[in-house]
Amino acid sequence: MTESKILSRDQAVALAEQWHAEGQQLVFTNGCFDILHLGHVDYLEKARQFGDKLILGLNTDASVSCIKGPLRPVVNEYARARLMASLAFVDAVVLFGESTPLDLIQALKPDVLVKGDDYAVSAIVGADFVLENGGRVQTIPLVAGYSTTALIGKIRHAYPEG
Ligand SMILES: Nc1ncnc2c1ncn2[C@@H]1O[C@H](COP(=O)(O)OP(=O)(O)OP(=O)(O)O)[C@@H](O)[C@H]1O
Ligand SMILES: O=P(O)(O)O[C@@H]1O[C@H]([C@H](O)CO)[C@@H](O)[C@H](O)[C@@H]1O
Repeated sequence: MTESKILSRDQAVALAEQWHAEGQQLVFTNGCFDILHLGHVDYLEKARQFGDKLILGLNTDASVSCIKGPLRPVVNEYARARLMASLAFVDAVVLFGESTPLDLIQALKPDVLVKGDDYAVSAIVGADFVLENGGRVQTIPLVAGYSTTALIGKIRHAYPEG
């Protein structure tokens, strides 16, 4: 069951240490992933190619609400975690409740930190830490026309009565 990919922070740290001991390159990325869309899938599949294993940090519901507003997320954290874990190129999913994944990144010590190129490298949380530890920071071009916000807008337009 892909649900087994959903790990606690301690489990993920232990797995990262095991993978590093095996000489495997660990890729990390993070996000809210509220209403999964093509842009998410495209960038995650590409992110995985930067190393051997991909750990995904997923914002908890409380964290998403803090970042994206009280009406978000529309998909709860368990459902979002299960959806992300179902992707073959995602090797582990870890929920984090902070406003940023910095503590998680410092605990996992990834070799490659990835975000979509809606973020400048200088604005990517954890970039300094990963670079100072000899790792790389990669951004991946967005798939034009896809965002959760845009999807919500389309749904609201199609069903104005809500
Ligand atoms: N169209 C896209 N193509 C590729 N990557 C994307 C795209 N949209 C978002 N991402 C990436 O997916 C990750 C999660 O982003 P997020 O969950 O905020 O998606 P979003 O669609 O931008 O959501 P929202 O509209 O709520 O901000 C981030 O690393 C972001 O760079
Ligand atoms: O889904 P989002 O909004 O792309 O994810 C956020 O990314 C932030 C990013 O890592 C900042 O560099 C992060 O701080 C925030 O917690 C969300 O994961």
